[in-house]
Amino acid sequence: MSAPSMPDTSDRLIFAIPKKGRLYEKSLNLLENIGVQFYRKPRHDIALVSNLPVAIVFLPAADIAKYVAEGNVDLGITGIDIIQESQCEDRVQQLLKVGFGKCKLQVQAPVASGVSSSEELVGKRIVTSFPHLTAKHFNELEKALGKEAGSTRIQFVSGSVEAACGLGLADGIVDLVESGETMKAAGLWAIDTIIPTESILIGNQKTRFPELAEKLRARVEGVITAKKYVLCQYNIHRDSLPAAQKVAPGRQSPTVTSLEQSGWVGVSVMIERNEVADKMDQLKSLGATDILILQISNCRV
Ligand SMILES: Nc1ncnc2c1ncn2[C@@H]1O[C@H](COP(=O)(O)OP(=O)(O)OP(=O)(O)O)[C@@H](O)[C@H]1O
Ligand SMILES: O=P(O)(O)OC[C@H]1O[C@H](OP(=O)(O)OP(=O)(O)O)[C@H](O)[C@@H]1O
Repeated sequence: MSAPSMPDTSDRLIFAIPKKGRLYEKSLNLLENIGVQFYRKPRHDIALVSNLPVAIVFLPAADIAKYVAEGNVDLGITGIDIIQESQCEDRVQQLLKVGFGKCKLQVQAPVASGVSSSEELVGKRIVTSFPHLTAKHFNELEKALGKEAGSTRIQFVSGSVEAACGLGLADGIVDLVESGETMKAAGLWAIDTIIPTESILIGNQKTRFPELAEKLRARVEGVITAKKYVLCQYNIHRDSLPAAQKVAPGRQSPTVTSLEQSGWVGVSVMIERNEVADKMDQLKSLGATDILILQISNCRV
């Protein structure tokens, strides 16, 4: 019996997404929304896309920036925190924020310790999954405080960082915080922010498939824009159009069509979803009528 062979990916753009964790489901959802179709066999970390010359690889989120930087992978979804921790900022193209994975990398200390600033942890023990960013943060503080503050001991752990203080391993930790629930449950509080982070589509500049990479980037951009905007349609007297255009200028400019009723125009314009109620109030007060909000399911901008 012959051994199972790896799928042939030689003529395919390689697109990496996190194989588990917080970003996994959201990345899968994004791929579905950009029309990338594939079947992943159980326990396989590579899946061939059936409708595009693309292979999806499932990798640990923490490794994706390195793979893209080295050129083994053409496109990937990962966190800004990981790009910086892997020191890949200059070796990957940061193409587009994808709208999820928002959190902060924070210095945390036990509430009971009373420690309330990073400076108080200089010279002490810190546990983290982000040793590079943590060392950079504390090195800067050590320089500012001088030699007598001592050197901070930074120890790497790959997960459950929040347990380190309770177990007596650390005086403080550096970890990601979103809702703050994990930190609170471990009796910790945030005393400093190292960086805010979110998920991002990254690419290798020397990809063999620049056109396909751009096509996928544009599709992702379309999905993100569709989520961010709605289409607003309304009727207004032509005299009030300049004021209405100031309220809702659109991404480029509104589409204006003449109505049968003399002096009136119909306007169609994209507005940000989170501004809808406010913009509708303002348009109404300018005399607009029949104001409709329509969802955009996808777009190219
Ligand atoms: N609570 C969170 N809220 C939002 N984004 C997060 C959160 N935790 C992690 N992330 C983002 O997801 C990335 C991967 O983190 P996640 O905890 O899912 O890793 P993982 O692959 O499951 O690894 P681990 O084995 O450490 O759990 C992080 O680098 C960060 O960009
Ligand atoms: O502020 P919160 O909303 O509680 O989120 C923060 C937690 O999320 C991340 O871990 P995750 O739960 O992904 O798993 P991990 O501990 O295995 O990395 C992070 O490492 C924190 O533990």
